[in-house]
Amino acid sequence: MLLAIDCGNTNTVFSIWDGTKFLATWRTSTEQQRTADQYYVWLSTLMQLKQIEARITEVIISSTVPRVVFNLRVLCNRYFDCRPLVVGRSDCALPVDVRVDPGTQVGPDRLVNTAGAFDRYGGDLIVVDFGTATTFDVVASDGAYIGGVISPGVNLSLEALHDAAAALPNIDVTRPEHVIGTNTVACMQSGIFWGYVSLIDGVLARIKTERAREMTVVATGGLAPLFQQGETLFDHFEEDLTMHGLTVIHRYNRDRENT
Ligand SMILES: Nc1ncnc2c1ncn2[C@@H]1O[C@H](COP(=O)(O)OP(=O)(O)OP(=O)(O)O)[C@@H](O)[C@H]1O
Ligand SMILES: CC(C)(CO)[C@@H](O)C(=O)NCCC(=O)O
Ligand SMILES: [K+]
Repeated sequence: MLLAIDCGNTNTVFSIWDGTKFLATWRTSTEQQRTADQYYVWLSTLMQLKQIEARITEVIISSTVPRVVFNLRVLCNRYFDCRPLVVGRSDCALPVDVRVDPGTQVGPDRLVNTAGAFDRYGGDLIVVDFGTATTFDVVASDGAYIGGVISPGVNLSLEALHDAAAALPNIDVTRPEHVIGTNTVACMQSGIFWGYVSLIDGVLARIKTERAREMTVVATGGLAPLFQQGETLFDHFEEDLTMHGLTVIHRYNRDRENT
């Protein structure tokens, strides 16, 4: 059984893949101090609660936080008796090319999204991921990652407003009916919601113009459905895109090993 781990700057997601479907998915906050033993206690408790008796024999990791990889490796060695595949390391092959400036360390989550979206839809694509950052990954017709856009994430922008301005409260993002707010919270909600709708709309249009071709837009991340509501920003929403990409990359490496 495969354990796929997607470690973002805010949250870390663990999923168990039985070769055809995900048996379970669990989320925890990303913390650099968490030890292998802590991960194992947490994970094995959840597996017991869900009565999953799967024996984990393989692990694949994507981490945008380099420091957590060490303890995740220890987890694999100590408790699953295996060496994990780590996306972005030289011993983890990618099914898609990466065509960017030399020396660029593309975020592994973006490479995983590229592999996952290309597997489901083929090229040309734009993947929009609403994580800690809002990223746009541009995928060529052959599946190559050819660059993209990094913007501050929605929740990060809200936190920044609250932290920088004494009179601005801490709020959650929601979709306001009107653009013109008539109180402080409504003004902030408008700035974030309609501001991001315009950002997404504008960036997608500019990418398509720059590429001068039709492109399919795939969105992922917790906030994507909120932004899709009533709008037609994306062609598809894939809740599990990053996890799917991890299984694609894992299968690609296993098949290479066997040939
Ligand atoms: N309506 C909502 N308002 C605020 N947050 C939401 C809403 N719907 C979903 N979310 C949040 O979206 C998050 C899921 O986001 P996702 O996994 O895409 O990225 P992340 O974990 O925030 O970032 P990263 O992957 O970079 O660590 C969850 O933490 C959830 O709280
Ligand atoms: C942009 C984030 C933070 C999004 O998770 C991550 O993909 C990352 O740390 N990227 C490194 C820089 C790059 O992708 O070019
Ligand atoms: K993510």
